[in-house]
Amino acid sequence: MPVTAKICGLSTAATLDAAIAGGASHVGFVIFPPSPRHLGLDRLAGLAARVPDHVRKVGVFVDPDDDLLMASVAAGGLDVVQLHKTTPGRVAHCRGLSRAQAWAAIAVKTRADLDGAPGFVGAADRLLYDAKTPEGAALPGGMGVRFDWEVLRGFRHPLPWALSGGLDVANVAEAIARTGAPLVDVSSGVESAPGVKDMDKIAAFLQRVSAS
Ligand SMILES: O=C(O)c1ccccc1N[C@@H]1O[C@H](COP(=O)(O)O)[C@@H](O)[C@H]1O
Repeated sequence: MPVTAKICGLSTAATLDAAIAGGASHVGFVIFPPSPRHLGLDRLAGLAARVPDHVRKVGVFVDPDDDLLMASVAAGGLDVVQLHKTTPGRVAHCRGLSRAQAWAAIAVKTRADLDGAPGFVGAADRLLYDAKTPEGAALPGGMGVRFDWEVLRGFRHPLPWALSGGLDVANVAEAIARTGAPLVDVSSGVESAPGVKDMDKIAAFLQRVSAS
């Protein structure tokens, strides 16, 4: 199976179009005000309208309340809700409410951080292994932090999964080769500054993934 890629944290039409033209299977929109990539509902709707049906639209949330989740799913026609810092019970609730696919982000630093993964069976459609950001960090993701991919070696994934955290054009081929990731997810690795996506970096990243 070819490896697929999600380009996350898109906030302009030009960079969104670059991700689509480059072959991204998923595009991500962050709905979390502390993030430099945060989109309000109007901008979310405008960008989402540009996305063709064969590309999945992912909304990225940090333990959202029901009103924000539902308003965002409606505005963006979201196919997937990616949920950070959210319990299995809340993930199941969000999936039922939104009728979108639900991805549960698991913050990983050590092998023990995978212990909670089986708890998402029946609640989530996919697990996203993302690097744990430093204690007290403003964001639980999108900071270019990488984890030791060896912690995934031999792990029996209880659900479909994806890899994220500190990926970029220089390391994504190795990440895929070492982990067998079926889907990779990148945000800051295709930026020139926090929140500023770079079209050339997006194209190069997607080319490297498709060659893997
Ligand atoms: O990108 C953000 O601002 C963000 C905010 C809140 C939660 C998650 C966020 N991003 C996600 O983080 C990972 C990895 O990002 P990076 O490549 O290390 O910068 C990715 O899944 C984004 O969806």
